[in-house]
Amino acid sequence: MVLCPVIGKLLHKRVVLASASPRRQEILSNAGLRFEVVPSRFKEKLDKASFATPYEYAMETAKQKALEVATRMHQKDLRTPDVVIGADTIVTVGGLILEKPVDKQDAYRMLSRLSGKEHSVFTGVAIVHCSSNDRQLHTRVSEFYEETTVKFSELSEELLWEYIHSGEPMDKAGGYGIQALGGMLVESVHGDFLNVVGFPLNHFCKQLVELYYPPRPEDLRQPVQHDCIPAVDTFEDLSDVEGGGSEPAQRETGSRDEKAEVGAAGQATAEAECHRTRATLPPFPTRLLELLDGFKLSKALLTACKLKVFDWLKREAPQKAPDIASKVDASACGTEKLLDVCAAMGLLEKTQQGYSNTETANLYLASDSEYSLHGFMLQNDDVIWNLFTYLEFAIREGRNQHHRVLGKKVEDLFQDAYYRSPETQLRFMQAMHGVAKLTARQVATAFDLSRFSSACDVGGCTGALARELAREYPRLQVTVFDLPDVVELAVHFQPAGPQAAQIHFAAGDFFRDPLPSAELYVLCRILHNWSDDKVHKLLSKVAESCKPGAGLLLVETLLDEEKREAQGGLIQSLNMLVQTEGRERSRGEYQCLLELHGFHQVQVVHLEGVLDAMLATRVAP
Ligand SMILES: Cc1cn([C@H]2C[C@H](O)[C@@H](COP(=O)(O)OP(=O)(O)OP(=O)(O)O)O2)c(=O)[nH]c1=O
Repeated sequence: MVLCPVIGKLLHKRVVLASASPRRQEILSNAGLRFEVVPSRFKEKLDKASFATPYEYAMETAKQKALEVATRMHQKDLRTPDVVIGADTIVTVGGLILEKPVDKQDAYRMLSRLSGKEHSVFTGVAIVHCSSNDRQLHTRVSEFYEETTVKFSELSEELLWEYIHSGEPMDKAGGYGIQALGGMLVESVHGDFLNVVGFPLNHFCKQLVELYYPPRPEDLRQPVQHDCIPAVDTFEDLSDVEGGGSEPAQRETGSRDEKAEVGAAGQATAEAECHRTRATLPPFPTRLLELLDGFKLSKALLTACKLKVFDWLKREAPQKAPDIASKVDASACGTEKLLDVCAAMGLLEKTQQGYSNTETANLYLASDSEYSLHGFMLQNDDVIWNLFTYLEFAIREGRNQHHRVLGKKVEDLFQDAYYRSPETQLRFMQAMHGVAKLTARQVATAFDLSRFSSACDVGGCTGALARELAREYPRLQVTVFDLPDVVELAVHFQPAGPQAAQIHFAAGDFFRDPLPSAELYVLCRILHNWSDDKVHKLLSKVAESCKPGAGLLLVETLLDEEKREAQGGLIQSLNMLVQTEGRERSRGEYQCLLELHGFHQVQVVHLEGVLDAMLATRVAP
């Protein structure tokens, strides 16, 4: 869109900014707008769950803020403003909407959630044109939103608290101000910076262009884009419009003659109709439909991995659908549809010459890549997918569903299900290896472990984490303790390298056999597999093996105490129900478990993705 001078169109109008935000006032006055400030009294308490998307929530809040001011001003002084501007800024991360923190703890929760991650900042804006007829207030609302993505660096506890104590987070969405001290936390910004600060000036000007510059006749044939704008103009002075005058342009798709015929009565009916539609039509459930489609997208991804589409395209690209179809032994029409969906999901690039892998596909989906998640994808396709088809039974019975998938009793989760044959065991180990490699570096560097000279990674599987620990701490000797069958196959996963001499494998069952002695015990994604009874059993074995001063490094996905925020963790907990005997737990629950077994001084670091690392020290009994 071509930007035209628009701020001048508002100069002769009574413009009101319905906001107490000093940032919004500054942005708009810097842009040359003249306005009065009347902060809105609308309480930001709309039910978030009733909105399909976060931006609809922000737009509705912005609209309500502006309408409250328009109504109040109309009632109070009977001099109705011409235009009222309302705005609302929110931060969203992992499906959660963050507004202004209520206290320091709340700010801490928000900022630690944003640490090391990308989030979105949405500002919803409502421009309410007001007119008064027979002492009745008439409003016409034009609304839009803008999204900016912001990536935070990993923040240390110390920096978090220093920033919180500065007081800056308290009146800002998400608990930070990018324009001031909070700028230190930000690694990158994608989109309009001013949008983050509270007002998307560029989009606002574009919106004014749409409102104040009449569309050309060919544009009039386009469908109306904003359902909030009435089909018939309610502004008194229409004569200016065609000359690009100071009144907003009409938005109807009909011709001028048709409009003239509508007349005043017709206008009133159309307006009433529009208000009725707005009041009765619920928001379109976009998010809901996206959720519904989620399983189809997952299955498309898993199928493309299973067919090794990304391997073929890593070897040679671009390739056309029929060529790939013949290589993966599939139909040309089916393959083309699958490839198109992969391209739409951002996993492939599609050009005239054919399809190519994106960087993500090369890095993670090709089976021979260093950080390949191909094994994990196969495990999801072959095992977890089937288990989830019995989700209803899992919920009803409160237990995993291996017995239904396998058609036999499963007493020992690993021996009877995951390791029931060399093939299923290898696939499970490949899956775990891929996931462990992805997170091992973060786990190994989450704390300073240099005081320990020996470590035992309990249930350490292929030794992926052991290798990162050995790389980070060259004087550390690491024992990987796992079932004999696992230790036997683990040799297939050992790359040559200087760390090999620091890593040893020991075979045993951590519920039955004595644990190798060590100064540091590691339990990485182990406890979430087990019931509370078995967790107590394992922790008491670890505690017995520890001398005072020994460490326990626990890595799990921590849920928030109320179990309503960490969406990734909650879905993981459901996953644990369907697959294992365990569940995800909150920080408080783990802290109790650790303290009960003599581990204190618990420190927690949130890692990128869904994992958290906890380090605790064994105290004398
Ligand atoms: C993310 C972010 C938000 N903010 C501010 C912009 C908004 O003022 C505030 C979000 O809260 P809002 O509820 O959108 O606005 P407000 O309460 O400050 O003002 P009013 O309700 O009267 O319109 O957060 C920053 O200043 N910098 C930032 O980096």
